[in-house]
Amino acid sequence: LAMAYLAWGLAQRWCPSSLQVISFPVVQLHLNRTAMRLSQKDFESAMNQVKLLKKDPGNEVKLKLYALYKQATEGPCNMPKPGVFDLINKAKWDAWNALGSLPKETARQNYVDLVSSLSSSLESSSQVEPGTDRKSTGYETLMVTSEDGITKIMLNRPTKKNALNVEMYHEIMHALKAASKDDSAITVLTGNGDYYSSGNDLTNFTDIPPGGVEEKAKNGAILLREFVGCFIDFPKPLIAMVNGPAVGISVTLLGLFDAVYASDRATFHTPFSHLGQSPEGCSSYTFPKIMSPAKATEMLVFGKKLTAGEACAQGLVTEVFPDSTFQKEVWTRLKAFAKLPPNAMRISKEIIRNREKEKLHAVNAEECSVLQGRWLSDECMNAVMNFLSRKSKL
Ligand SMILES: CCCCCC/C=C/C(=O)SCCNC(=O)CCNC(=O)[C@H](O)C(C)(C)COP(=O)(O)OP(=O)(O)OC[C@H]1O[C@@H](n2cnc3c(N)ncnc32)[C@H](O)[C@@H]1OP(=O)(O)O
Repeated sequence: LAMAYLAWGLAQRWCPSSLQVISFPVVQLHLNRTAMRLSQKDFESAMNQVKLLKKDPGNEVKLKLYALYKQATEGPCNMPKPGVFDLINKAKWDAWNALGSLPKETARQNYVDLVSSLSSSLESSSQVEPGTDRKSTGYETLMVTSEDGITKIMLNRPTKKNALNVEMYHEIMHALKAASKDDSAITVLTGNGDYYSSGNDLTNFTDIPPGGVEEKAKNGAILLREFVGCFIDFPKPLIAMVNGPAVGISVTLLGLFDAVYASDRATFHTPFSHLGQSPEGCSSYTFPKIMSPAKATEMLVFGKKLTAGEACAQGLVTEVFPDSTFQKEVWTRLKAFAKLPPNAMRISKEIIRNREKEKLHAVNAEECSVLQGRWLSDECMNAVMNFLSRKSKL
């Protein structure tokens, strides 16, 4: 978990006292939990990266950068409010003042995250392949692109059926954080190849740290809680394009998406009891609400696999498309959604999600704590060993 790598090109400087960005960088900030513990050095690096930006990110983003910079360095807004006709200074004051009492440390982190997202979504022409609009490189397990107001996060381990290894958990969190701040209106998660995802990579259980299996289980629970938390808190419409079979955590998370479009090839399988495990992704709360407690029990306790049609009938899937037209039909629809006013969509999502947020975080914490115990059980260890020794498959 301790691996972080930063790859970037450096250039000119964002000057917080004006509203001008001079030029753009080639930067891909690749974070994991360790790297997210922000130092002053990271903050200074981010300030340098801003100087490299070659495309103007627009006034709204520049105001955000200005406000976060001021908050991070001086704390809450301490300037007298400019007059109404002093338009530029008034806009800057408003942006800074809107941050209220946000702690300096959080402002520094948000500044670094914002610069990182700008860097990955607005790359320099030297990194962009001809004909490729805003393709983000630097991810090992994902393909992330941003085009037509849509950020697409594609799980990209097709030879492993897009199983989520530890690196992929970190990269998805990073991609979601970047997408929440980029200029796209909606975000889409999908899979490369024939599977959407086969769920947790069972080899995640094999690399035992010096503290033994207890430490492994504890670290897993911390990672899982943080990971699911990113889905609970994601502020823009989040849409799943389920291109093929989905297993385990890739299914449970669907209850936290705002829409789920599925190919008729997709299946939905949560074999937690078979694996000696228990539900996560807030599914112990969302599934009974979405599909009735009894139907949720069939899936989460008895491991019943649903077809796309069944999942749609039970409300987990929004709509099913024939596989032959799935990509074309869904992308046409998503492009139309992405043209809707983004702030209105954000606010509408916020009002729906806010009512549930506290509850969802509490459920997430409880599920992770229960799972931490399950991972140490003989039932779970045997199931994982059986899969890894090729004795069993779902
Ligand atoms: C931080 C921890 C958080 C944990 C969160 C809790 C999450 C829980 C879950 O998600 S539970 C669900 C776990 N998933 C599984 O149990 C699926 C296991 N995989 C299978 O049963 C099968 O691979 C299959 C049915 C998905 C596909 O079968 P098939 O079409 O026959 O393909 P292969 O089995 O040959 O798969 C190709 C290749 O991929 C490897 N692979 C597939 N899925 C996983 C996986 N989940 N974990 C590890 N590896 C996986 C498979 O071993 C093959 O590898 P190989 O080519 O042999 O090297």
